Amino acid sequence: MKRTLFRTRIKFCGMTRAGDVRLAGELGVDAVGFVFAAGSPRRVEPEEARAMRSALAPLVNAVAVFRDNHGESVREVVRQVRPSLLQFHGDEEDGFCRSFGVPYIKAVPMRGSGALDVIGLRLAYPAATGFLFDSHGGGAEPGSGATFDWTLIPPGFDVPFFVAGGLTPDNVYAAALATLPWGVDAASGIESAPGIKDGDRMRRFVQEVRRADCHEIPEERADD
Ligand SMILES: O=C(O)c1ccccc1N[C@@H]1O[C@H](COP(=O)(O)O)[C@@H](O)[C@H]1O
Repeated sequence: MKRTLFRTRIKFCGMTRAGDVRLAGELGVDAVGFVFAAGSPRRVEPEEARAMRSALAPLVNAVAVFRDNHGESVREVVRQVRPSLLQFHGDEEDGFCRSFGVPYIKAVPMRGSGALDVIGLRLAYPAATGFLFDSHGGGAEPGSGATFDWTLIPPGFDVPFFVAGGLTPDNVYAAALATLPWGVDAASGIESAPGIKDGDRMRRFVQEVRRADCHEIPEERADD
């Protein structure tokens, strides 16, 4: 993907307060995520997410995040929250992910699974509009703030992908330059406590991504 004048997309995930949603929009974030996965400290009810959605600035996307939720629970979220993108973090298959009539991205566990089978991934999820490489797997939970070895992402991956897992204002610059992703996603790294976003960390995170966007990429990597 050509990198000239590239703007790395930013998603802030695990919103629980309308004020955080509002600030994310003011900072120029592309999307906010609402987590509906059981067991997450950031889990919200569809009604809560619907209420927070009204704090979204124009052109900021709402992403609904699931992990092995029942179809009926996904349908209820789609009905109430009207997300523009679904994010599946569990063992969901393509047929399930695509059945809600909303574009989706599939989270890929990057821990404990060895080398990434790029072709297998594309074949398994032909309808995915993108992938999200995260540090869950091998016993690690999503949203726990752990990082993974960014060199496991193969150069030249030709579908939009997000990098997630333990991204903070202090490491997102390095992550963006190491992986040249379509977007970056953070939950715990921009919080003062689970589900409680920290305004200063959010602001610094965005600044660091924009600093990476200004970095000149060597020509041999720019066409990746
Ligand atoms: O954030 C959660 O609690 C969560 C729970 C279940 C599935 C996904 C979840 N969030 C996603 O986890 C990654 C990484 O989060 P972190 O930055 O390491 O805290 C991110 O993609 C969130 O969208």
